[in-house]
Amino acid sequence: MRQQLGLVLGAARSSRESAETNLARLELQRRILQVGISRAATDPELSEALLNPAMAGLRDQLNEVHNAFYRDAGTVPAKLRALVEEAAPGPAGQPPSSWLGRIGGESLTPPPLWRIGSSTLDSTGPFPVAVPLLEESHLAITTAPKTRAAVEAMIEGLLLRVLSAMEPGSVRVHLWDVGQLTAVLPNLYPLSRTSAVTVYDPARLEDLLDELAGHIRRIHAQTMQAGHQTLRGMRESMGQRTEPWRIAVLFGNGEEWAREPLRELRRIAGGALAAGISLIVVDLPTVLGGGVENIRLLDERHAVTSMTGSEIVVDLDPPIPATDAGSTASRLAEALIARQGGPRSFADLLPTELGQESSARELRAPVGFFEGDPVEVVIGDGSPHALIGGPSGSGKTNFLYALIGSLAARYPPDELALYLLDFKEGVSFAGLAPGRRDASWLPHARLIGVNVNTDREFGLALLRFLADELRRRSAAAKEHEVTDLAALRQQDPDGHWPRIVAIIDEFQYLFAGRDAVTNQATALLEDIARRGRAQGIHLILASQDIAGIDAFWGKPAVFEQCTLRIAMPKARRVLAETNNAAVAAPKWHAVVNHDSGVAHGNQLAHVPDSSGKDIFASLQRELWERYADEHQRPRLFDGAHSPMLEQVPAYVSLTPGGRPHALIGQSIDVEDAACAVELSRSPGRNLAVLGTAMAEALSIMDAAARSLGRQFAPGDVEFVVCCLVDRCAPAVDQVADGLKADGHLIEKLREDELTERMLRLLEEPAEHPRMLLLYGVDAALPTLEAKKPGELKSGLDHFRAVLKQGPTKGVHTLGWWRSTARLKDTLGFGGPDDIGAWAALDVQGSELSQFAAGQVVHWSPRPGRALFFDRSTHVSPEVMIPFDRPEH
Ligand SMILES: Nc1ncnc2c1ncn2[C@@H]1O[C@H](COP(=O)(O)OP(=O)(O)OP(=O)(O)O)[C@@H](O)[C@H]1O
Repeated sequence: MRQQLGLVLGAARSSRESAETNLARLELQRRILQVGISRAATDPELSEALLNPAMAGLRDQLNEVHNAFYRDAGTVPAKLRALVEEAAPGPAGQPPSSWLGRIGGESLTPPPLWRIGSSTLDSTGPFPVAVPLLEESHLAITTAPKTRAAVEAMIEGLLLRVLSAMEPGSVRVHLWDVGQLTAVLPNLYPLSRTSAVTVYDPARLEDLLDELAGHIRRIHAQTMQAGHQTLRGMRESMGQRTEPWRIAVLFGNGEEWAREPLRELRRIAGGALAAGISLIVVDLPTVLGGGVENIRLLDERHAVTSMTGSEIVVDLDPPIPATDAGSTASRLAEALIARQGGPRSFADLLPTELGQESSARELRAPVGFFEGDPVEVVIGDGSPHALIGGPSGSGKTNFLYALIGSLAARYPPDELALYLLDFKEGVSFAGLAPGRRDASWLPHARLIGVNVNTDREFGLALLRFLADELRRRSAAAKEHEVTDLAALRQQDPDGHWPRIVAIIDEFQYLFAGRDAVTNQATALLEDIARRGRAQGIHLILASQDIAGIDAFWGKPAVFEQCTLRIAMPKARRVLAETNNAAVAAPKWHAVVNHDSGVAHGNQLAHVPDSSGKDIFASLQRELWERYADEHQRPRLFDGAHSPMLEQVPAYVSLTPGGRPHALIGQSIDVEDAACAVELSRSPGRNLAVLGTAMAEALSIMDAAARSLGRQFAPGDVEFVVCCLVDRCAPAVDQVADGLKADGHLIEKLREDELTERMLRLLEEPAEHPRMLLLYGVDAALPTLEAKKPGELKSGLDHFRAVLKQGPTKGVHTLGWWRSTARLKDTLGFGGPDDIGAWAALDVQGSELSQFAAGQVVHWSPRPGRALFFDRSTHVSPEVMIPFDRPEH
């Protein structure tokens, strides 16, 4: 056993000794490598250690590795030269003399490397040293004493290389220096009057960081939406550049930043490269994320870099002479300004070919330009509704024209339907409907409402129409088991599902009173704003800023859904509270923001003149010629003009036969419809016109009589006419004569004949209906009330019987009472049931509730409007427009 143990211990000891020798060899090897093989030969301590027999052969072994490496190293500079030549072509790697003053062309892929200097390994000659930039990597530079000028020259050289290699405008440089206000890279100054170079105030670091963070967020959202991870990926797959590259240069002073900006900078560094943004930081003692190369200056001409390793010293390229750099910057600035061209016109917003786009996913159209590049408005899932604000004269209407034109030129009317409403007094959208001077109209427009300032009900009608359409679309989507418009269109390719855009200018009028209209408008708007996104129904609400925003008090749902904000110059509160972009926006510009007005979404755009004489009209004519045949003309509702009875379709289409109904006015609705009272043989089918407004009262009576006349063949109806207001006699005679000329039976009554006639009306048998047209019934009451001696019943009693029993026997009363009290007196104890329909003029709402089943009636009389209620069809009264009578 002892022997066995001895053997084992001996083996262990010798294993340990050999491991220790090995360790000693490796340690010596490490020390030699640390000082370098050639230097080790002269180091007495290391030389002696090598003499140790345990280290025998180590020197040869190392020499062999060293020689093998340097045999290969001979080829490295050549390989590097080839690599840099390929990865840093033209201005990216060539000497400045070959490219200074040259203007770069269009490129989708920037060079990955940019030259800063050269180095040498040994006698095999120098090789170029280049660093990655733009979307490849950030740069962190550390100065040594007295090397600040060298660093500036190096960065200036890099930036000039980038700006000269790339297309003018495709790279934006942001400069910030903690210590200097103006003289950051002064040779680049000529470029600072363009968007290519922006210098930031040292105290406003946050502005720069906010701006960069905003770009990253916006670009990230865009690329993700398009299904890409990086801007480069999106650019390469689209074959088109949508964003410039950005380089932010931050000069620090070696001191740590405060916690908050530092954290923000680190966050930016993490996401910047994917968004095409790279940082160059100087003397900032922090570690950035996202891929960084380091350059540490040793002295004015030398540096070490993380690209080459700490052993290799880089000789920095000599600075570009200030005069050359300055003149190059000037030439680049001129090229950029030339490329951006002068101010763009409306024609530049239009595509080369009209009507080529599909609205299945979204609507997208440029509305203006920023430094030559188009700025688009997107109406779709991300930004379903828009809010536009700006003081009077700031160009809102012009912007709307630019938007309408740009959309209409891209999407055919089957893809886009427009509903346009302007609450302002004026004719802003009237030109889109056929007019006297220009017969053309915009084929995309389905409805155009102008001068609706007093007709809030028309706004309500539009919202009701949109809400109904919303329901129709939801139902269709449910039936096809899909959830949104894009999917519905896929499932139902033959259906007609255009995107609907409703533009309401001065929309705050909808909320102008504390009344039922405001309440209903609020509820409908909220519904449309919430659910319109999925069904392709979009709202564009415009207003003079404050008024519009104040209108949203208590209705945050609508406001929040308007994620697309457009602020005209000096607009307040349209953008987020801390976003002041609109204040600084120049004339004829707009801030377009798809991010609910948060600063990072700002896109400034110059909006071309789109509403000037003939500018929009020529596009409209072209669209009209192309599409008008297959599309109906838009309905024009003009609140300042009452329609004429002879021109309304409801009147024109009347023919004898059917159930007679009296047309009494124009309905305030999206459809071109008339208000009608059906005069069937059922109790209560009489009409009362109430109020002293003579013109309107005559209009209603006139329309009722004439429209009824058209529904009977000659001899099939009798009109019994009695006018008790002298001033109206000529108008009444005219109606009576007209009816007579059409072959109808007319009986004219004098006041003293009324009692007698009332008595006979119900007694005598009649083959045909009789219409009693009574003008100013109130004036006849004293006569009617008088009883002849010996008679039990007065004329009024007979009249009441006519009102009660007449309709079932074909005798209908159409009467004008100048006050509600007189109508009440006429009806007596019988109550209001015998007046089935009424139209009130200058009568207060409170007086009318007794005739509307006791409900509260909101009605403030206004000229040219009447309140109409028909017990058999209405839940509550509706406002209508009495027709225009020619003599008025
Ligand atoms: N981009 C533009 N270029 C040239 N002229 C413009 C531009 N925008 C607006 N204008 C002109 O300025 C005037 C006022 O513009 P616009 O009617 O669009 O303003 P608004 O904000 O709608 O004003 P309001 O609310 O009072 O109607 C118009 O005469 C219009 O032609």
